[in-house]
Amino acid sequence: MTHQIKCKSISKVFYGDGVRTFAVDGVDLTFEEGEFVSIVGTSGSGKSTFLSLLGALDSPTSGEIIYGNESIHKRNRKQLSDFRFENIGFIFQQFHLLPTLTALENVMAPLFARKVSYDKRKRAEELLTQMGLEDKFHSLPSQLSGGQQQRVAIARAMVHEPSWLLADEPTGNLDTETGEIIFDLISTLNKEKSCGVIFVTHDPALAKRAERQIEMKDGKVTHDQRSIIYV
Ligand SMILES: Nc1ncnc2c1ncn2[C@@H]1O[C@H](COP(=O)(O)OP(=O)(O)OP(=O)(O)O)[C@@H](O)[C@H]1O
Repeated sequence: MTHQIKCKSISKVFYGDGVRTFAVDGVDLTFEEGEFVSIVGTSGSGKSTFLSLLGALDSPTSGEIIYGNESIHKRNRKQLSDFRFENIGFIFQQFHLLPTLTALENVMAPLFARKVSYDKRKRAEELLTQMGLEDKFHSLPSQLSGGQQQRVAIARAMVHEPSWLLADEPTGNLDTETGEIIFDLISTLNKEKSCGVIFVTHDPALAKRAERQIEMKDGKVTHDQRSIIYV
């Protein structure tokens, strides 16, 4: 199957305190396999909600998301979990590493109870090495800097070789220089592993470095632009 993601008129409505919020409001977009896309927008414009719909962490109130040729929201919980395992890697602003596990164990964690054809430990070691953490296999998250923790989180997101890496403010907790390093690592994964990337950022300079830039406002897409120069 192709790894295209097609959003057909998707909306996500939240109800609370008698108020209806259209967090995502009728978005029609197609992401082509292997694309590198940034999403910007003011706080509350729906970026995180949109990303969680794309990653099948949540389902739209209306509309549908089609991966390849298949609408994913017809799947049951187990099938959705398998779908995410096969296709999606997530990175968040707050790393979300398990504090009692070492870097290596954190990277191997998504493979727990999964049958795979490769050596899990070897795969995790290779990825941590690629992230420049070959001397940190046995460190706990508390013994690592923010940038190092995010690199562990990237290795964990990539361990099952997803076709899409979805990143919600991956550099938001890091200083500019460390943020650049993380961005470069993600960019390298996009090119070398042909893994599509969709990342949410508040940083306009980073957003501009993506191949395609999307801007959201009030749950709608207000700009969708492709760069001529891609660095
Ligand atoms: N679980 C929820 N219940 C109710 N409202 C929600 C929920 N999640 C998000 N919202 C609302 O939906 C809108 C979009 O939120 P979202 O977190 O997607 O925005 P965002 O662009 O990612 O914001 P930020 O840049 O601040 O992270 C906001 O008005 C928010 O208050």
